[in-house]
Amino acid sequence: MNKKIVVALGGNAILSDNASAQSQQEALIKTARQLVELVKKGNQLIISHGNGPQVGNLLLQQQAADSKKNPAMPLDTCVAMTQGSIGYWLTNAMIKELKAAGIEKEVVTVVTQVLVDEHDAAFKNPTKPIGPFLTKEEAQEQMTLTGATFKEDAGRGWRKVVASPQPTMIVEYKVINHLVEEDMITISAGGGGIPVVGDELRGVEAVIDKDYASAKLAELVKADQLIILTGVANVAINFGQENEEKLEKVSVSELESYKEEGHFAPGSMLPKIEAAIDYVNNNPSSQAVITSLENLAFLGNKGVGTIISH
Ligand SMILES: Nc1ncnc2c1ncn2[C@@H]1O[C@H](COP(=O)(O)OP(=O)(O)O)[C@@H](O)[C@H]1O
Ligand SMILES: NC(=O)OP(=O)(O)O
Repeated sequence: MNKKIVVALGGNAILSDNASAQSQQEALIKTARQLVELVKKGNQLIISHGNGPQVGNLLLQQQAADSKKNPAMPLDTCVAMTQGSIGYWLTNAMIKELKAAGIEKEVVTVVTQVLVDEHDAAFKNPTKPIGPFLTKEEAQEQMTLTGATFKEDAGRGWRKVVASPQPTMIVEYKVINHLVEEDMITISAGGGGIPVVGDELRGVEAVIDKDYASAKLAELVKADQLIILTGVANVAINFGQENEEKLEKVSVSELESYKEEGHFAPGSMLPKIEAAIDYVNNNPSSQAVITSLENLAFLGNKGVGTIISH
């Protein structure tokens, strides 16, 4: 087969209810086992991942900082730190599972910076949910105490929200492409990438959506396919209602119409839909797939996943 595939890992591929390092490493072993199924079929993997829960937790840990001896780290640095920790866990998990499958391949994590526009309107309107889910009362208390913004996240609880500008360029994409051409498995653009601006690559306080960053990466490395793994097997219209309908094969124009009709929740499914549309529009011969980790090994079978193409 030998397709070049960007696979974006959603939250549940890394973290369930337990945010301990051990628990996340265990989740990533299971994830790596599924990803190796794609490698067995001869595909070249370019892996990216989210960091919403992890970067939010790390920011909370910064509250224990002391301005002189142990200063708090800014958000761009926290994104870099989560790229490092998740990249370390996932690299090791991939090495272990490749070895178990008898496949000899190098795996490497690339600390990735992503350019954004410093005048992006997103800096004035925080929308990206990060960290733990709170009740409305807990969120209101935090808003009063810290001045941070909290919003309700797709019916699942209240979360802190931060600015999430659009990625305009992946700084290290040529390095990533070079590693892929050398037949290595890369993990990059973690947590959407470290948001930077200008020629001097100055870090800014934001968390880029990993779905948009993965679509940009897939476009730049000329991937054949973008696979977005999340908590559901298929995208649905009328999601969660009695007349819910799972989407299997869908064209960009059909998806645009469903989007206009408001079928996709902002902060959860909407970024994946927009990323898929952008990727397919920029690479008309390619396809984007949105599905669950469990379905990965069955891709290509009828009805498995939502497949978006022209
Ligand atoms: N129209 C829809 N179809 C399917 N799932 C939807 C839809 N709208 C919202 N969702 C929810 O969005 C979730 C994916 O968003 P999220 O969990 O934030 O992403 P991630 O997997 O990247 O962490 C799905 O698991 C599902 O619960
Ligand atoms: N950065 C990012 O989009 O993370 P999540 O996918 O975990 O929300």
